[in-house]
Amino acid sequence: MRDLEEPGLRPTATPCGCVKPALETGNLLTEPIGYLESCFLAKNGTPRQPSICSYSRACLRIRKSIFNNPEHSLMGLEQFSHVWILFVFHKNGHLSCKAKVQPPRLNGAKTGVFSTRSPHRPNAIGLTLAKLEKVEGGALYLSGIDMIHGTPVLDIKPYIADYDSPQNLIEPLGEFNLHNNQHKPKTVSWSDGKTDSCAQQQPSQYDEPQSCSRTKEKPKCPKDRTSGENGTQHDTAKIQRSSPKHREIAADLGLGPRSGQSPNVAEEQMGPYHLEKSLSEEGTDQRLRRGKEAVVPQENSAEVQPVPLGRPSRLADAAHRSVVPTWVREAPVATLEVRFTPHAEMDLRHLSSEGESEVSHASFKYFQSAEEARRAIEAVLSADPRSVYRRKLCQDRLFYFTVDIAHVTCWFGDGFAEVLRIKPASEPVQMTDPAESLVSLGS
Ligand SMILES: C[S@@+](CC[C@H](N)C(=O)[O-])C[C@H]1O[C@@H](n2cnc3c(N)ncnc32)[C@H](O)[C@@H]1O
Repeated sequence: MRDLEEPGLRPTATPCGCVKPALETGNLLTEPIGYLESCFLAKNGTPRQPSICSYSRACLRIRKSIFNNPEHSLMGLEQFSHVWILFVFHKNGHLSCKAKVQPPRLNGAKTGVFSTRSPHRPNAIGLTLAKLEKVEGGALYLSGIDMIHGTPVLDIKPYIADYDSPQNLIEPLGEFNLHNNQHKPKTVSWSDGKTDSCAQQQPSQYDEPQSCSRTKEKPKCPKDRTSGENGTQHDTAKIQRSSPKHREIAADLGLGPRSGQSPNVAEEQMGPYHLEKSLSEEGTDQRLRRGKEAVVPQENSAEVQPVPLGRPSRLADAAHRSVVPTWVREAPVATLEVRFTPHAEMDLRHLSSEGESEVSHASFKYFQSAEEARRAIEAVLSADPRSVYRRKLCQDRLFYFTVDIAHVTCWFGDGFAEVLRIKPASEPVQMTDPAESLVSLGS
């Protein structure tokens, strides 16, 4: 294999003396395709990962300077339930970053920046899997986001479970035509499409040059799946996926997970490398067996668990699981109980047009009801949005954040967060579409 040039070390001129195009050296000059209108005004209180609050909403309008007819660029996207959003952490405050960061989950210990989701990275690029609520003209409406208002968005890509989720990669032999090397997918890869609800928060603690947490996603299959050749197996497996209802049906058909089939911790920690190694050591192509599996998420589990339909294979099971270190899996702090003082309850009612008060304020822009606003506030706070520093050294300080039109004041006690006041927020910053909007990535 040829050595790749290291642009930082070598001149970027070609042998003929021309300067190499920026693209070839990886010095990409990006232009945001749009600026996010988000229910979160500032970093404080913004969820550390999209899975923390499914009510967090945003809108992204594709700029006309990118495409004359922005709606053309979104054609077909409405067929997907989730999208990847690539964006710039434009409010990092500085461009510097450290090779090792302190994710709050490590409680002050350090780890390499690339093993975290820290916003402070060499190229300040964020990646969020958001639920696509709807596409309207040249605009996308999203939920389950962790980005602040005004975030420059660089790209949108459809989320495709078959490509993007290791636990969904099922490659039964026979789906590959070995002679002409064609891949004929009749995949059994799915998962429940729901973005994690507020009740499924993951405490994570990201703030200034530190932090990270894990994504607990429940991917959804594209709506327009074509069925595979092996209809019966496909259908049977389909029944087995995702929801408790599905599992009930599967159980009725005698297809549910058998007792004792849940992998132990050691197995869950086993990565693809181990599998490949085991395969070659055993000289057995366990991938033959993958096609006989269905994928069944377990109750209260972030991971989708493969359940053998035919010949069970523990090795094959392990192959489909993504692996994360223990420090990511284990929450550093317990989920907090969230309380509202009677005063805060009254404030919330006043904020909503549903309020019983005669003096009704402007209604929410992103939330559909006061109840949704309440759930969003609960989700944000129960995940403990404070930095480790704040949690450890400034425990008794008031915490403020703004979500939609609500400016929330709260405090934290032992195992709980209490909302004290909810005031109308000052108007979210107006969206600007600066002519000079190029974001330079790379050096
Ligand atoms: C830990 S990052 C994770 C983002 C993304 N899911 C990822 O993994 O790349 C999420 C945090 O980044 C911060 N944040 C969100 N939008 C930002 C922006 N535009 N500029 C700087 N920080 C931002 C917020 O504090 C939020 O809690």
